Amino acid sequence: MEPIVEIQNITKVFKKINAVSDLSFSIHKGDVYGFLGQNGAGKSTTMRMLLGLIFPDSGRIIINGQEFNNGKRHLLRHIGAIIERPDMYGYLSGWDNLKIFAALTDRSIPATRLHAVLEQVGLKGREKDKVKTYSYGMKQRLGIAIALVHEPDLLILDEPTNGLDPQGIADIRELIRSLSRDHGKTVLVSSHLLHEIEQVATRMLVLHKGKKIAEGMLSDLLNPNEMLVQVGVIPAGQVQARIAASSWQPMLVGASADQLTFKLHKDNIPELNRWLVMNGVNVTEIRSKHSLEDHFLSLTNDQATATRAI
Ligand SMILES: Nc1ncnc2c1ncn2[C@@H]1O[C@H](COP(=O)(O)OP(=O)(O)OP(=O)(O)O)[C@@H](O)[C@H]1O
Repeated sequence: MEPIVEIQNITKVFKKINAVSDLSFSIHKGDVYGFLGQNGAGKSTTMRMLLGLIFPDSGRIIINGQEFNNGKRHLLRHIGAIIERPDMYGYLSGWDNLKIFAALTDRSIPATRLHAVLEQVGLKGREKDKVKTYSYGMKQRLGIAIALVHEPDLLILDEPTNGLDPQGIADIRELIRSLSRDHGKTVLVSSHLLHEIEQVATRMLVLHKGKKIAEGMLSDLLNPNEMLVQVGVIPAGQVQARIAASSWQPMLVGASADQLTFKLHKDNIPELNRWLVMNGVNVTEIRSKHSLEDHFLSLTNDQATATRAI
């Protein structure tokens, strides 16, 4: 199946900053594509290129099989986005705001569509209220309704949970899931928090200093063979000497006064525990983490180290 968006080797340089370097990826129908990267990684720059707000210095962007450039702005009708904070008229109702933005699109959008999209974002019943009375989360949902009103093939959300309270974050997360699950939407969502991406995405791309450092199905990137195991020990000092002389040494990735950290397969945890106890170590706790956060951090750190080494 042809991807909705295909990015081929795009590069964007601002003065001397390589905001995006030789980046390629594809988004297919039904994907919730997570775009993960620390601040300044190049996420917004890539999204802005996808929206024709800026153009790449080199490389190609293909939308629904056609190369996108300044002369092909009509291709943008396939995309809906919230990139910066959506500007709305606070003294008008949610309904009127939606109507105004719908009128700005290149097609005539019937009232039934406005109702449907308000329903999709969970604002039905509140559409007559003035936007200035909306919570920040509701404004964000209205922004998503505006982005969806012309029925785009791809919805782009740049850090949609930024600045929301925990309930607002949970609501947006659930909204993204429901847009995908119940309404078959394809979504590109960015975040600097792996935790956020982890909860909504089906595929993920990790961007670091403008470069792709990982891409794939979330389940593959999770790397189940590598658990980070933190062992509380008393005292840690002598233990380290014993570990150094044992087969556990290559798996030891960190040590402090009262904690040792190993990277190993889950199945090895009981064996490690037995070995520590048999060697007279007082184990106070064992915690294993499977969070993609560590994986993400190790990816970005490895990359940073690799870059420094060059
Ligand atoms: N218009 C611009 N002029 C100069 N430099 C820019 C411009 N836009 C972005 N940059 C630089 O390009 C790099 C990538 O920025 P970008 O905004 O794409 O990152 P990001 O991953 O979206 O991070 P953030 O979440 O902080 O926005 C940064 O170093 C940024 O300072």
